[in-house]
Amino acid sequence: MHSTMECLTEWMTRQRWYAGKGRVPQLVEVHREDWPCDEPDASIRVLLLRDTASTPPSLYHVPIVARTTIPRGAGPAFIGRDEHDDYLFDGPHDPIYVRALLRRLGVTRHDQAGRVHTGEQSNSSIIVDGGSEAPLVAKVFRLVHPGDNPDVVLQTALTTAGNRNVPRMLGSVTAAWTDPLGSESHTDEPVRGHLAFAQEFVPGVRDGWPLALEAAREGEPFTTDAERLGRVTAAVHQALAACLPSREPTLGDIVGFVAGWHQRLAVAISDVPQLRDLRPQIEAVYDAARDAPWPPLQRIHGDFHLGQVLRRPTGEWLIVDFEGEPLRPLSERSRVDSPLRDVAGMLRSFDYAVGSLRRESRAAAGAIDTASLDLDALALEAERAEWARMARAAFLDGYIAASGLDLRAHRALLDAFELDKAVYEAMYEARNRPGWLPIPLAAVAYLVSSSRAAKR
Ligand SMILES: Nc1ncnc2c1ncn2[C@@H]1O[C@H](COP(=O)(O)OP(=O)(O)O)[C@@H](O)[C@H]1O
Ligand SMILES: O=P(O)(O)O[C@H]1O[C@H](CO)[C@@H](O[C@H]2O[C@H](CO)[C@@H](O)[C@H](O)[C@H]2O)[C@H](O)[C@H]1O
Repeated sequence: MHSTMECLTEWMTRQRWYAGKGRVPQLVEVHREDWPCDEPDASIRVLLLRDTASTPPSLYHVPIVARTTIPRGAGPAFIGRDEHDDYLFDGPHDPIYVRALLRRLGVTRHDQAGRVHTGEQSNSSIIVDGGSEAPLVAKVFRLVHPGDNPDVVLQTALTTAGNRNVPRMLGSVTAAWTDPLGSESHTDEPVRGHLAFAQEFVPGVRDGWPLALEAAREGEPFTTDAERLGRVTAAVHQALAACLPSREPTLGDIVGFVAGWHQRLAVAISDVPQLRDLRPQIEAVYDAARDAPWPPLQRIHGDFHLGQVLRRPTGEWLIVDFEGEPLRPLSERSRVDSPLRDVAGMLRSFDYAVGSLRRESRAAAGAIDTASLDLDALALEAERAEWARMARAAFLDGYIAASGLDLRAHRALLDAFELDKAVYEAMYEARNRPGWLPIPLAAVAYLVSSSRAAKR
């Protein structure tokens, strides 16, 4: 038997959404809500826990259900047994919490049985799709921040504008808490932030990432899909520019972006020392972008890649997860930004698809570098590189056709955004999946190479 905090500490280290991989969380309760519960022998506690083991400290949203007995089939959701002899369960897996959450979201439906999405996720999504009512998915944010979450703000704005390229937003839940030591708040006043939202669940869709991997592995072109994706991206950018703030960048904005890239590079170098040797070349690409033409700024997706797009059985693309990059502070993710950041993100993703296949096939062949590959393996790698080049070109063609923005005239700027994304990815991989680090590192090396520079 342990204290609630001891149980949660041990359990959190094993959760996919715990961002402090390899560290033991140091948890402090910042906020607690006891939600009304429809079973007498159970209670629902919605906790906000600050993890001081990470720098800056992170704030986790941890809804739990405490029960006096263990219900049948509760295994995967079990957290531990606390000092009061209560059994603790992970809220999203527990039907009592799901019913309470739906009430808070203002969703009325008879069939409230949920199942937790099993994919690799930074948050926890509960799919409610039994019975004859329209299916929905409730996304429970795990890392919370003071202020509105862009995932809710942008998808609500697009739903209100009648846009059909995102699932329809149904409602959201916020909490108010006081956290004077919080890295983002620094105030004794209560702050408010989003805990969860619900949106239409679209059945039968497939994630862009496995779709692209499958095509690249089979040597099937992805150009039709990529071109459509470019068009949808442009349509969503246009819709966001029409319903949320948008403006021409000032010189101050541009100087700020360039400074942000330099700053991010400095942080990345401390995580990924291999970037140090390329620093002068990377910085030259950043500085050149300062003098390039910049399109208007607007709200954007912010972490756009193939894992954030879903293909309907009809072939149409949907876009989800407008939260922005998890490693950036919320204040930065909530500002107007350049649509080229999203375009660059998706370009990187096509490169990632072939990079991950290269990783897979080299591991299978026991090869560590190009020199140790046979001719067939080299030919396959070249074919896949061509697959990515064509997908990237088709995506740009679709975007240009639908937006009228000639991205090829913004090559220098697009390269700077792509480089910044690859630097971010290097940092992300070093922290989360070190085996994947060669993928963004190869991209950084290519983007600063003289052959690439000649194309700008
Ligand atoms: N509205 C939806 N309809 C169908 N599937 C969805 C929907 N929203 C999310 N998904 C599925 O859940 C996955 C994770 O959703 P996402 O919003 O990216 O969560 P996270 O922020 O945790 O990564 C998506 O890749 C997709 O497979
Ligand atoms: O989906 P998240 O919001 O959690 O985004 C983070 O994780 C992504 C990986 O899951 C990471 O994306 C990188 O890997 C993808 C393949 O797994 C690839 O398609 C992307 O292009 C690449 O950036 C993302 O950067 C990170 O923020």
